[in-house]
Amino acid sequence: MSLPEIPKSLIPFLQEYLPKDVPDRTVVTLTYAQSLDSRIAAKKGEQTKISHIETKTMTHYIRSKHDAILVGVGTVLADDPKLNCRFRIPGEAASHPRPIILDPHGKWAYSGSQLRQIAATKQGKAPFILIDNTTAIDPREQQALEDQGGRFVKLRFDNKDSPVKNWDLILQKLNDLGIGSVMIEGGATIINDLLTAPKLVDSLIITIGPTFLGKEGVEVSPISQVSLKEPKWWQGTQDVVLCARLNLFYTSI
Ligand SMILES: NC(=O)C1=CN([C@@H]2O[C@H](COP(=O)(O)OP(=O)(O)OC[C@H]3O[C@@H](n4cnc5c(N)ncnc54)[C@H](O)[C@@H]3O)[C@@H](O)[C@H]2O)C=CC1
Ligand SMILES: Nc1nc(O)c(N)c(N[C@@H]2O[C@H](COP(=O)(O)O)[C@@H](O)[C@H]2O)n1
Repeated sequence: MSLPEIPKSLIPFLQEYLPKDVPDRTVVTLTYAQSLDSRIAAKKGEQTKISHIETKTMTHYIRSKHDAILVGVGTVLADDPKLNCRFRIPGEAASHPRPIILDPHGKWAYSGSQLRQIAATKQGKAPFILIDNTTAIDPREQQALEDQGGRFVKLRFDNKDSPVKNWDLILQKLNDLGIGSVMIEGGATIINDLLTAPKLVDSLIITIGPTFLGKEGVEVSPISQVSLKEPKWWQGTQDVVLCARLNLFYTSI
């Protein structure tokens, strides 16, 4: 499916929140779509459409501006996503980000996935799977991945009780792999952790759809208070988009 043109006003709106070249580190954009009651899916394991076609196109435009796109294993198991870029500037080649899957314990199988079909048909790149160095890798999975230009990347996730500390390791590894910018799409576990890590997140871009997904939904609600700075709002036909940066300290009234 090809997407329609992006609303013209979104391009200048997003500009200052998109990654710039920063030497020696990977720039991070945290971006996702949520309901009015801060849910990103209607139920655990259930992929839920929140974005209007305009903001879906925006997400693919943002994908085109990053070297990589990262999601957790909970998201690939729930959504079987494509993680490619279906946004096209007429006359230009597609700019697909490298999918990065955070799967320390090897719970996900690449071989039966949509991502594999996407890579096989050259509609996107094969993923890099970040896996703990103590987790056994199935040689057939490794072969399937490497045949298409993907790979397993071993990491020593030694901060098992501190997900935020693991992010230092993850981002250092991405930088070592030559990835200058990463768009992190979720899921909830990752978003909730990163919202409390202002030093790691360069920009936050949230699409908010006019829907309540209810108490059974997958909630975004960080463990502690988080305040935002430089907030800017865009209003579309159906959704609003919030761009902001995370404040280093919570500021109460
Ligand atoms: N509406 C939206 O924009 C989006 C919605 N989603 C939804 O989110 C849901 C999935 O969320 P979750 O279940 O929370 O899964 P998740 O995708 O956040 O993955 C969580 C898993 O990732 C790994 N992980 C996360 N942080 C880690 C760290 N710092 N170090 C090592 N490993 C780490 C762990 O294995 C953890 O169990 C799905 O229902 C999906 O549809 C996902 C992305 C975007
Ligand atoms: N921006 C946005 N809006 C929604 O309504 C969504 N449900 C999501 N979900 C994220 O997009 C991934 C699916 O990507 P593909 O279309 O398969 O490439 C999904 O895994 C979530 O990360 N995002």
